[in-house]
Amino acid sequence: MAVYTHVSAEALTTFLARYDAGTLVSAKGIAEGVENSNYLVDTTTARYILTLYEKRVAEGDLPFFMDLLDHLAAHGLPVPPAIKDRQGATIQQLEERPACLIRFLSGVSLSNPTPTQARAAGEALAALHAAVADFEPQRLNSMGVDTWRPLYERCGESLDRIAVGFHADLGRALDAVVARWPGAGDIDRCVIHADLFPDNVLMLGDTITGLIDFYFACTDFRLYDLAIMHAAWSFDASSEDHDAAVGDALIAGYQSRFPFTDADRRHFDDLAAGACIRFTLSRAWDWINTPADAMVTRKDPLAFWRRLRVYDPDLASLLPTLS
Ligand SMILES: Nc1ncnc2c1ncn2[C@@H]1O[C@H](COP(=O)(O)OP(=O)(O)OP(=O)(O)O)[C@@H](O)[C@H]1O
Ligand SMILES: N[C@@H](CCO)C(=O)O
Repeated sequence: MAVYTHVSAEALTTFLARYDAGTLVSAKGIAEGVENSNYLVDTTTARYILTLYEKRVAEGDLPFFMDLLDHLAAHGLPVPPAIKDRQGATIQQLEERPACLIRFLSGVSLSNPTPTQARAAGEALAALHAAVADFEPQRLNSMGVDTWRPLYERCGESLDRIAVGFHADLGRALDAVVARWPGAGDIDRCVIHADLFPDNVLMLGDTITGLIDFYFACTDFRLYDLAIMHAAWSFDASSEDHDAAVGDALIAGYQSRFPFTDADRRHFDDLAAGACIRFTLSRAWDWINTPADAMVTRKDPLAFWRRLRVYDPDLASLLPTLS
């Protein structure tokens, strides 16, 4: 359960008094998520999400994220802007953490999306990329390709606590994937979501009602966003089997607005392999370092590691922990 920081009823009552948002009725920690502390807050007038930003979100980046959400909402995307207090501020301090009160969006996130739902999600990603064409702020990818080797080094030999031989194999895979990474001018760049997993897309039936969790949004390859989604969406949540129909539908939805160029086609699998490395590494780091008293369910680093087999079959035959 992702509640790293506990919020007292007294502190929350004082916090809410800054807003025209009613008075506190209830607040419950939200089980999903691993990055930030999230509460579902009901007041006498409405329901909100309260987010307290934890380790991976730098306070200095919050204005970028909030401006992006406002921009996307103004372009008709179903994203939840932060609520402004009576002074017009969205970013506050609560329990010594940066915190925002965020509009609650209805909908549920799916564990096993259908091809129809994946197609809608691909279209939504394309709408997001179209909407940022006139968004000027930029943000460096704090989990970008240049950060993977240092993160791997920081995990070190502890990686072998996750699987025997994992340290050596992940190091070799990292070298192979980084060597094939596209150069700066090879494919388009723009502001991307960078973490649009099924749990960050809210749906009612086949309709998308919310795109949430923009706290990794950054400037990077446009197609990397789709590759991240492909690696996150097109594998069965329990069996981990690759579901090509879901992956194809996702790509088809995206291509309805951004057809692949030849360069896109050439680089797609390499970008998806990079996504596997990025999420294997961040999950491995969390696995090794999550404090024992945190109310958080750690995510399996090996799930994304195994997905690498689909995007780079040659590596699968070389690395014992992948075969
Ligand atoms: N605006 C919103 N409206 C409705 N529910 C929301 C909203 N924001 C967050 N949630 C709920 O809270 C959960 C956790 O939020 P979020 O994904 O932002 O957390 P996180 O810790 O940053 O997660 P992640 O591990 O995906 O990075 C979501 O899965 C969703 O159920
Ligand atoms: N969506 C990520 C968490 C954010 O880095 C994961 O499932 O590992």
